[in-house]
Amino acid sequence: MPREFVIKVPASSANIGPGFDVLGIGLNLYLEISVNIDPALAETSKQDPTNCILSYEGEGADEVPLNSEHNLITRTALYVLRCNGVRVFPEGTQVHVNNPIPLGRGLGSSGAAVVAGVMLGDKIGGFGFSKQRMLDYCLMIERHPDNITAAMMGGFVGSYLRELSALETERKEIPLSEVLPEPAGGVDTGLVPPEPPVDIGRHIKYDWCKDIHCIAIIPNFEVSTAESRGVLPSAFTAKDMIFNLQRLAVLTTALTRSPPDPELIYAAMQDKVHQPYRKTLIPGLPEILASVTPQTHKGLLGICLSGAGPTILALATENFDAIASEIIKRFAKENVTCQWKLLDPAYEGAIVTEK
Ligand SMILES: Nc1ncnc2c1ncn2[C@@H]1O[C@H](COP(=O)(O)OP(=O)(O)O)[C@@H](O)[C@H]1O
Ligand SMILES: N[C@@H](CCOP(=O)(O)O)C(=O)O
Repeated sequence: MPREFVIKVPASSANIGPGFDVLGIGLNLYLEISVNIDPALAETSKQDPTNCILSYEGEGADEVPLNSEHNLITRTALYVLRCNGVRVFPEGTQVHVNNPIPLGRGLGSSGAAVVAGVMLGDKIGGFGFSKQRMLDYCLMIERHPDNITAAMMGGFVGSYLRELSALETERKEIPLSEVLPEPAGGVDTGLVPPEPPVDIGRHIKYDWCKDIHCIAIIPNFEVSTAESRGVLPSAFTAKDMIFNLQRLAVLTTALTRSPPDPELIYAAMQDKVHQPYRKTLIPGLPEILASVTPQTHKGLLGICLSGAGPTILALATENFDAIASEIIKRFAKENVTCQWKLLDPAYEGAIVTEK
């Protein structure tokens, strides 16, 4: 009997100013993977080393590998399957990816791919994991919980990683790196990787004031998250940490209040932990972040780097076109062209639908 299902995973914006590696918002731009398992396709699927025929459209179509041992989505699914004693996809597996999330722009494309891969592995293996358990698998691959949690759970979330015991830390068959390095989970060594520790990531979903919309201004160049983490210092001053913690405490509630308070939110979205260091990778970043304020642009609530950049996230209640145009104009001075999108939180997070 053929089986068909669709997995939808939202993009995300992580950090939201002072919440480096803590805050994230799932956004209503969805990575969609359509899965068809049809025994009639068994012979064709044998052309792939793990029986998975991959096709792809959308962002990244010219660079994403279609070999299931190399593609981030299917490699992640194989990791989940192999942890649970299943070596390959069922014969006749077809996966079509439709991805509108630009790669390497700070909108959580890799987080969405990892979440989709874990859900694919769970569904194919019929393990019936809860979202909380699936987060554990995701967090063995991408170690900052902000994007992953927002993509999996949806909405506006705060999260932390539980400190692992020495024994648990040893269970890192999949290297605890930014994005699964190749070949990682893909190449079949015949070994069964250990299952991840339980409850690695904990989160809380905040309310969100529905008057607040998310403007994403997306430059036409990529910054890999790994590179963007590489420019950060390994230690921070107490002054800078306190600066961020004070704002973080205010921001999470300020974004739930209706009507939102522009002065409070604008100041609470300032950051001294990651943005100042990332300006080396994003031309004109300090000027761009200072280019719109609640005084210059009615409706503007706050502005920050989205994830590891280079996308800029502006939160606003109105005047979206003017706010985006101003930021695009500033990028143009640096010879950078941009597209922009008006997005809203994806309140539900990742979902699987049977067809
Ligand atoms: N839909 C996808 N399918 C396969 N690989 C993907 C997909 N989306 C992202 N990736 C992988 O993740 C990388 C981008 O990850 P990253 O540098 O963390 O940027 P982002 O901020 O977009 O998450 C891509 O270069 C690609 O290797
Ligand atoms: N907290 C991380 C978030 C990375 O987000 P991405 O969307 O750029 O993958 C960081 O800032 O490094």
